[in-house]
Amino acid sequence: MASGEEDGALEEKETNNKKRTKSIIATAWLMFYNIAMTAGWLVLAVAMTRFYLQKGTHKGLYRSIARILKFFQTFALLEVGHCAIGIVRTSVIVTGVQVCSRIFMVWFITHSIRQIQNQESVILFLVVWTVTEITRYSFYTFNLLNHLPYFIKWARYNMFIIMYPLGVIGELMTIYAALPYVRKAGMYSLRLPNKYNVSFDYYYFLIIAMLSYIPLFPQLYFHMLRQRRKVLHGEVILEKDE
Ligand SMILES: CCCCCCCCCCCCC[C@@H](O)CC(=O)SCCNC(=O)CCNC(=O)[C@H](O)C(C)(C)COP(=O)(O)OP(=O)(O)OC[C@H]1O[C@@H](n2cnc3c(N)ncnc32)[C@H](O)[C@@H]1OP(=O)(O)O
Repeated sequence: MASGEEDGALEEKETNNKKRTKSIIATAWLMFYNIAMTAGWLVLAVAMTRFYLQKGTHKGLYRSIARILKFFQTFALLEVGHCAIGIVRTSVIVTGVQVCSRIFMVWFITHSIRQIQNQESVILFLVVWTVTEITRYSFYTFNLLNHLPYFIKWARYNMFIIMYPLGVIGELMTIYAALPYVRKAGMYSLRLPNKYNVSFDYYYFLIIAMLSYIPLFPQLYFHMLRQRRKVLHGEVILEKDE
């Protein structure tokens, strides 16, 4: 009996050690990830400001920062993985929708349709994303260090109230501006007859994507409002998928 108890205690100790090692590795990775992302978005902010100050116009700005933007926004796909493996306490669905819609904007709209790259709406969402991400990743970094300045916490959970709708306006206006070019070029579309016997019209897909903001965006926005109440006002909130 005594040996059984000893075995049990030993097993528990081993499990705890494994958990601790796992959590040290996870924290170290998240530190690296958040610092890299803060730096990446800061580089973008500096590049955009320099471009505008030097050229005095937003025309050509997207092209000048496109590579950095594509790299760091695509890197953010890892965030879905972080939630899936449980190293951050966030919903995979909420994060997945947020990250995938951004990837879609970057690769399948702005990168693919050159004619819209100089639209003011592109600059709008770029500026909004940049300010938001610098705040968000520095929030996570300082939070992990247990030295979170209040103004970063305040900015993380207040700025989105304005920034989120502004970002959505920029994104929707950009997709809308892309529609005529997509229709004219028939891009990413598959017409019948073809050997797969399938038809796909990217133009209509984009209209559906725009409409899907109506049910999806409020969910992201209310999620952030709940996070805000929890973090700034200490309210205990039970998420549906928790
Ligand atoms: C393929 C076709 C596509 C069709 C289109 C579909 C359209 C759908 C609509 C989508 C609209 C999106 C519009 C958007 O792109 C516009 C903008 O973004 S504009 C800019 C304003 N945006 C924001 O403010 C973004 C707000 N959103 C977010 O912050 C996150 O993305 C979100 C996942 C929504 C919420 O974040 P989260 O749930 O993680 O909340 P918290 O930040 O409070 O974190 C919760 C806990 O997790 C810890 N955590 C999370 N990540 C990390 C990390 N990287 N490192 C360390 N820790 C992390 C965090 O600390 C919290 O932990 P704890 O509770 O213990 O404190």
